[in-house]
Amino acid sequence: MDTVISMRGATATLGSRPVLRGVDLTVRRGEVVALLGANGSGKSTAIRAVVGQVPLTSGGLELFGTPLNRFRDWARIGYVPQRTTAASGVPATVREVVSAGRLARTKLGLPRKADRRAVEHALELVGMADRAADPVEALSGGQHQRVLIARALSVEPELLIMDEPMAGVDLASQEVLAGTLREQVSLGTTVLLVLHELGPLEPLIDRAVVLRDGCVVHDGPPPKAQGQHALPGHDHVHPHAGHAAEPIRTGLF
Ligand SMILES: Nc1ncnc2c1ncn2[C@@H]1O[C@H](COP(=O)(O)OP(=O)(O)OP(=O)(O)O)[C@@H](O)[C@H]1O
Repeated sequence: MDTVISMRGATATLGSRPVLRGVDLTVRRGEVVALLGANGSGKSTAIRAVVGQVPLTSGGLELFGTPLNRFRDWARIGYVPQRTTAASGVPATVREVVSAGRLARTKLGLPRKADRRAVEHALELVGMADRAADPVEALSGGQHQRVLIARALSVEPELLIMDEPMAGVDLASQEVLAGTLREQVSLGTTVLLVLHELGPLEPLIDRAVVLRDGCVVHDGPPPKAQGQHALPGHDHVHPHAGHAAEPIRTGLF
C-alpha cells in the first residue's frame, strides 16, 4: 500500500523544550488515523511538523514518498489547523474564505469554472452553501469550523489533516462534519486527525496513534473508551471549548 505520510524518529524542540522525542508515524493511502494523547503530549506539534510548520531537529519525514525538503505538491493536502476563527479581523464572506483555500490549485491564475464549482461543492459538503454570502463574523463557532473544513476540502485533497476538528463545535455541526468526513473517506481520501476523544468519528477511525510526552505509546486499533472512564488522572482539559474549563474525561489516556 502507498505510504502518504512517513515520519521516522522525529524529534522537535519548541523553545528549549523537547516536544517530539522520536516519533514514528505512518499513514497509508486511504487510512483514517487518529492522533490521541493528553494535553501537551505533542499532537499538534506532530501534525504541524507534517505540514512543514515545525522543523524537525532529527529524524525523517516523507510526504507521498518525497522528502519534505523536496515536497512541493501542497495542493494534494488539505489542512485544518487547531481552531482559530475564520474571521481573524478581516471582513470576508464565507465564500471568500473558502475560495482562498482553492488558490493552492489555481496557482494565482484566474479562478476557472472548475475552481468555482469546487468552492460551491465544498460549501455544500459542510452544509454552508446557503450562508456563502454571509460575513464570517456572523457565524457560530461550529459554523466557523465548517467553513475552515470547506476551505481545506476546496482543494479536493488526497490527504486531509485536521487538528481537533470537533473542538468547541455544537452537536448539529458535529453531525454535519462527521457526515462530511464519512463521505470523504468513502471517496478514498486519506485522513490524519488530532482528537481528544473519538466521539462521533469513532466508526471511521482505522488506527489510533497515542502520544505521551512526545513519544508514541500506542499504535494500533482505536482504544475503547468504554469502561476506562474510571481511570484516575486522565483528564483532558480542553482549552478551546469556549466555556469554563471543565475537565473532559476522554477515558483514553
Ligand atoms: N511555541 C512554543 N514554545 C514553547 N513550547 C511550546 C510551544 N508550542 C507548544 N509548546 C509546548 O509543547 C508541548 C506540546 O504542545 P502541543 O500543542 O503539540 O500538544 P498537544 O498534544 O497538541 O496539546 P493540546 O491537546 O493541549 O492541544 C506543550 O507542553 C506545549 O506547552
